Amino acid sequence: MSPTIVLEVETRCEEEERLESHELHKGVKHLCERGITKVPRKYILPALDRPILTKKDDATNFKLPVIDFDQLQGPNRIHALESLSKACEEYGFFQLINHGIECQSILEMIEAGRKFFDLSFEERSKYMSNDLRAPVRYGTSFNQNKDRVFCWRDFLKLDCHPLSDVLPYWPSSPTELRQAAVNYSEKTRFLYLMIVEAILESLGLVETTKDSDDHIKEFRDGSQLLVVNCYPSCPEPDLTLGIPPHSDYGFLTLLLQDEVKGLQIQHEGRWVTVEPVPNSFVINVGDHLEIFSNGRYKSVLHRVLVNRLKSRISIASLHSLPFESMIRPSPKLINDANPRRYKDTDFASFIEYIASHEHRSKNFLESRRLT
Ligand SMILES: O=C(O)CCC(=O)C(=O)O
Ligand SMILES: [Fe+2]
Repeated sequence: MSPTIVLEVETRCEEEERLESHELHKGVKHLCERGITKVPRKYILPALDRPILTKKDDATNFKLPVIDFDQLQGPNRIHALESLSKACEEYGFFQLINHGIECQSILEMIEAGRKFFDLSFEERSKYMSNDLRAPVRYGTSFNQNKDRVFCWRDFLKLDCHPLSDVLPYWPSSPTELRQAAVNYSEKTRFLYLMIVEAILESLGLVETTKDSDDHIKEFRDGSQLLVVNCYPSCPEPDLTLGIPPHSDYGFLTLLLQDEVKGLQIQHEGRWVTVEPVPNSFVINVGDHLEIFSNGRYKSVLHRVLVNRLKSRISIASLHSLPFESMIRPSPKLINDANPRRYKDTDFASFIEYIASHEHRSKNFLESRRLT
């Protein structure tokens, strides 16, 4: 072993001796507050799973499709629907611009999320829970009870539906969090329903927005989970990930990233970075929509890189069908040329699956596929 490697191993060991194992469960913000200078071994990915961080910016040759929400509402709807359909088929992701949610609501939500992670660990830890159905959950990694290797993220998950039932459980500190999250969740929910209408139309399931009313009922009652992701700066970003490759379980995710990049999606067999675009949402197809569209729209793998110098916050609004709904391919999208590709599934089986399996990329969706 070279002298530098010996020294590195020694520093890592010394730091780890000072860290008791239960401290890893307190999250990465806590580790940073303890002043670590090396990534503890629990976070080090096997060499093949590590990200390759290059200085060269791959964004110059990759652009996510952009959908203009204004155009979806205007006389150009047909063209905007074609672009939407192409984006969901080929990328599983798109940027939404001109979405109509004021900057103020967005900034207030990001700021409130940031302040939550600036609270003392004692204050944050009041919301730690192993119950996957708890209305509020603060935690770390992906599934901290199962992950063999931890990832470099802490999270606050707020169940948003029905608001009146869950609100009393939300953190009362920082004082502005509840109001900011109520406002933000209501606005993103409204936007989500408008996008669902467009998606149903793009799949040829409704002729016009007028007769989409019947179809949209089930979506109106759907669940919504706000996830505030906090990725502190990381001393060795090439050894770990903020979130490992995964697809989102629900129907659609509306994601807000701050100005620090980190999100990568799998496209044509490589990892490409999604450049943050101010005032836009990154929207992606979830497993429910892939199943519902009988495989036409793709729930695509994505992951998050961390940064040596900057911390990053993102806010994901995950929208799913109601807890008790059965998710199945739309009968109108099944025919001789397109046989049914997925088994029926529901929320309970998903919860059971993630509670009992270690996270491995698209495994839940794979388990629902008919061969
Ligand atoms: O932070 C990001 O950019 C992505 C977060 C994400 O994929 C998730 O919360 O499911
Ligand atoms: Fe995700």
